[in-house]
Amino acid sequence: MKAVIFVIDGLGDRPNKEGNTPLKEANTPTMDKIAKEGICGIMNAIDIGVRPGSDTSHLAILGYDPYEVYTGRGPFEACGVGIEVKPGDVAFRCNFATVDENFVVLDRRAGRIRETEALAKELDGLEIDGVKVIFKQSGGYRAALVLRGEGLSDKVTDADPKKEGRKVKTVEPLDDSEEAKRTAEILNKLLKIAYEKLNNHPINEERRKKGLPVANIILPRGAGKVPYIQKFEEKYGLKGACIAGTGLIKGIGKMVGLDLIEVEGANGTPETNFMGKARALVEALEKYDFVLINVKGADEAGHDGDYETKKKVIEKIDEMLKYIIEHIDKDDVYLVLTGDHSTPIEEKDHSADPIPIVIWGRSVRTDDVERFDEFSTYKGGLGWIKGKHIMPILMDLMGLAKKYGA
Ligand SMILES: O=C(O)[C@@H](CO)OP(=O)(O)O
Ligand SMILES: [Mg+2]
Repeated sequence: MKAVIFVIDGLGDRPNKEGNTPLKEANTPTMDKIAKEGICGIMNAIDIGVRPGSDTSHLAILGYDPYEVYTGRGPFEACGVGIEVKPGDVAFRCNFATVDENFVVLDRRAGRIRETEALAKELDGLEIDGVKVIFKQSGGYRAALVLRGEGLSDKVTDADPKKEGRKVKTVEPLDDSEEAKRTAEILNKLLKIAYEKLNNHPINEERRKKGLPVANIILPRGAGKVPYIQKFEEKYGLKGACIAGTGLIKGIGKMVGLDLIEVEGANGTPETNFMGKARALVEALEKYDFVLINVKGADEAGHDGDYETKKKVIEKIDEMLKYIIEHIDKDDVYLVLTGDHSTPIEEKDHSADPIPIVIWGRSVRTDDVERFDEFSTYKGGLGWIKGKHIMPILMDLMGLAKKYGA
């Protein structure tokens, strides 16, 4: 028996004035078929009322307790773009962003700039107070930063103010250790250097001419040291793979020991290579017992408050699922279809609203649910579960769960 966890990033939403959500309104015949044939419920990845990041939620869905293993977003983002984070390193997630001359953030994502390779190269390899700067773009406006050198600490605050109209935050130490002070100092120097190097870069001059937001600063957040995480195969005895377009999810997959399957054109945006990822999943099941697949576009649309795009992405994902269930053996594969968190259009950020979940496969206790949306699946047989329940339920269905007791 094999298993797939299919995560529609940012899936859940809140009803608009007409009582609709992109998922409820989207034309999703296959998701509804899966709901009808499967066992449904609603799920909070971490816990009821907890607003998760994509990082902590995916760790929880894979059965890891984020409160134990999570050391910050940075190391996962760095790992996802191929930076080997070593003991002593401090890693950060960064956004390329747009600031004015007073360092007030005008656009946290620099207009969702797509190409940032050349800008990243301006920062990669710098040295500040004897500390090496490793900097790689992580898909569009996202990037990973690793500081490598003596006497560093991850106990520093974010520079990212998380909202437009606010100034870039001065990085502060979170404790009174020399290491934290030194790391904060280096980051504040790096922010100034980044602005000097990026503000008048030819790419940004071009963007100014086209009236596009420039990418003239980096916003580090999620400082962390390399975490210790038990490998997935050791934890479950399953050989696993990960299919994702965004650096963060690739990093989560790699950090827990899943094999990354790269798909041409899989870029974490609403224009990703949907069907390429679907085909890669079906192929991967020939070789792997377990596949985690993440499709990111609905989350991006949620963050942009773009209802129609979120609905379109969901419909594209439904086409993926049509192909997938036509090409996998229901008696051999369990499919979990869910999300990692809600990203409501009205919020333009993650929320704690639970998300629909359905488990499809042999001998599941099919319930009366016939629609896959936020208003239907809670009536299903799974009830209200947490991310940590998914793997134990799958292991039991697959006949791999250890008995507790004699
Ligand atoms: O990476 C992303 O897509 C988002 C959400 O995790 O980050 P940000 O809000 O900084 O764009
Ligand atoms: Mg997410």
